[in-house]
Amino acid sequence: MTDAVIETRGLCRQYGAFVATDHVDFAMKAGDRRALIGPNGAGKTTFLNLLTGQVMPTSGTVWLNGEDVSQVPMHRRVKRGIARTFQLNTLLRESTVLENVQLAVLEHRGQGGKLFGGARAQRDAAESAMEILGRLAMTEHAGRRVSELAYGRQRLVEIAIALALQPKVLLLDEPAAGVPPADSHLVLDVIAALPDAIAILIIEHDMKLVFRFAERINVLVQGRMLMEGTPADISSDPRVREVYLGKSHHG
Ligand SMILES: Nc1ncnc2c1ncn2[C@@H]1O[C@H](COP(=O)(O)OP(=O)(O)OP(=O)(O)O)[C@@H](O)[C@H]1O
Repeated sequence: MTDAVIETRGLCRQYGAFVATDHVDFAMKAGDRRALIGPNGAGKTTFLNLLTGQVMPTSGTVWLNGEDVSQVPMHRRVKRGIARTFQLNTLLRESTVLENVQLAVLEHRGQGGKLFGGARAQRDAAESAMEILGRLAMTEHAGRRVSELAYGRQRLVEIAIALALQPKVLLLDEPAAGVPPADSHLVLDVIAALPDAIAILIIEHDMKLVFRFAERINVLVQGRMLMEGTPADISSDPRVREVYLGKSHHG
């Protein structure tokens, strides 16, 4: 047994002859603040999809809280504590921030269909939603329509919806994409300050944000995990400089 909340062993994914994920060993513990970096096409999104179950492995295993979930479909992995946000917008833009998060809480509790009944369930869900919004410094925006918010705050609503699933592992694919540079570090700071019990993995191209957020960084190149280390290890490693920072970085 390890104390990893999520772990992969020898994880592989091929598309025909093309190897998108190549024998990846990876582990995160509760409270980790981790970034996954690598050049375009390195296989970062594929790796995230393998963790969530959107993509199934060709070989190798995925472990969630010590259980082999390699063949478990995505919706059941969510129930076991893994959540992610998407780069596409899944928000109800003309509803309020609170309504969006409340709905996610209700759905997670299996009460999503009871929109006009269950006043108590509604109230409880609203309380939970407000608590989540508080963690994201969004309390004062709860009553605003999503469409009225600055883009950075809309990204935080997506994260609030993921938090409604009460994850132990939170996966974020470019959480600050599209956010004006002046605000992007604020988005990452709010994410970093989420409760310690949650392990957080981000894919991020902007190295300034990566170095600000992550305690450890994994570098993926051509489907393989080239190295894992602290920001200092990564920035001083000649292989990383050559394959990633030097040539293909597009952040
Ligand atoms: N369904 C698929 N069928 C065939 N090839 C695929 C499929 N999904 C991904 N790939 C290939 O796997 C490789 C890795 O893609 P992936 O999107 O995971 O990389 P990435 O590191 O996230 O890239 P980026 O930084 O550009 O988003 C790419 O060459 C891609 O074309």
